[in-house]
Amino acid sequence: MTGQGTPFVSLDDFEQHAMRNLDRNALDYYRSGAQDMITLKENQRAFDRVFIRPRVLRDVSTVALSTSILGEQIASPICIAPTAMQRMAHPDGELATARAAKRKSTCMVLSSWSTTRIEDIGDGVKWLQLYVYKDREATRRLIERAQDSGYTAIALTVDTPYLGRRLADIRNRFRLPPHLTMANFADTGKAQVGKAEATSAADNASGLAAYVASQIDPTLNWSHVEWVKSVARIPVLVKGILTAEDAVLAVNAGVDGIIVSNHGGRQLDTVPATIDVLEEVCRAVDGRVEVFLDGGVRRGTDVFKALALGARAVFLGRPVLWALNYNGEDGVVEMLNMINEELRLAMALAGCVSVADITRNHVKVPGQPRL
Ligand SMILES: Cc1cc2nc3c(=O)[nH]c(=O)nc-3n(C[C@H](O)[C@H](O)[C@H](O)COP(=O)(O)O)c2cc1C
Ligand SMILES: CCCCC(=O)C(=O)O
Repeated sequence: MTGQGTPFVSLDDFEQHAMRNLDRNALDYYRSGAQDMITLKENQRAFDRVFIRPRVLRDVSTVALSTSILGEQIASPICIAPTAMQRMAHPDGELATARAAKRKSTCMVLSSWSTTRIEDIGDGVKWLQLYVYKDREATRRLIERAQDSGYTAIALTVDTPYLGRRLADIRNRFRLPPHLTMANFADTGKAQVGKAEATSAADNASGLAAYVASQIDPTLNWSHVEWVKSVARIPVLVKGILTAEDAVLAVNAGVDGIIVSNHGGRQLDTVPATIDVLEEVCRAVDGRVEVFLDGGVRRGTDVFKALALGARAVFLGRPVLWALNYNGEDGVVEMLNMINEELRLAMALAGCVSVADITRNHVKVPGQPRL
């Protein structure tokens, strides 16, 4: 961005760069959504249908982005979602992402399918994303390793009893390059993805789909949430809630937070955009736990809209991978700076000087004019 070329002016520029720079196996894995990618596109489009109702004449000479999540202070409500296998984007992978998150004083969620070990991530506000594995003891160990390494919450992903059908990965016979491993499983013999024998599933040649089918427990149900709660000494969130009904069940199960997510459109295609279900979930939760959102957040105005509709903070998935590929730790910092400054300007122009100032009355949603 600071070099000779045209400066990057939006998060989309990081993606355009990655499209020219990344190999097909990684690019398609990172970019794609499930099936026809209806939900993937909708996640971004739905933000365009929400309009901001700005207030004027409010002295916006100082705008503060700082907030807290689950009681921890962060510098901005823009956090980093868990994305697997980040070393395909940059040799430093998750280490670079974590350093960038720390420099920006924001929260990073580490995927349990990271190419860096839980223990190797430095300090900072960090949560561990968890799947429930068929091997229950291995799952318990991940929770304990996270606690011992200073992670302050577990985000249990509940939308992936099976992997969504991602056509590009099937065509490419996706595999994790052999020099990389699922680092948290290095001592279990289960760290390779897409070994020749694992890609033979007749209906899905993606090495990841085969890996998921071999590792993840598809009986995943509410008793697993209770089990994770009983093992963890740190807060537990569920990631992947899209309805009021499940939000109520989650609160009743004692979770400490809910992440409204459709997994970036990668699991069940044609589920709604997350911004379109956020308010339904927040109403059902009624302030009992904090509600977060991910999916399609690409601009400061998107963050503003999510906060207005009830999110405590938002998480970015793919933009982190594009920024990582562009320039490692510095690239992620640059991307976060860009969207944070967009948010600051959006808040100022809408008459909000702190995140607490952003209210439901600052947005107009199609079919739901609520004033
Ligand atoms: C390449 C990639 C890998 C992902 N890996 C994980 C994962 O390991 N665990 C998980 O819970 N979610 C995973 N997700 C979903 C993200 O946490 C998040 O829900 C989604 O990316 C948000 O949408 P966005 O990419 O539009 O920002 C992944 C998403 C992508 C794009
Ligand atoms: C269960 C799949 C692991 C990575 C992931 O969540 C994704 O590719 O979306």
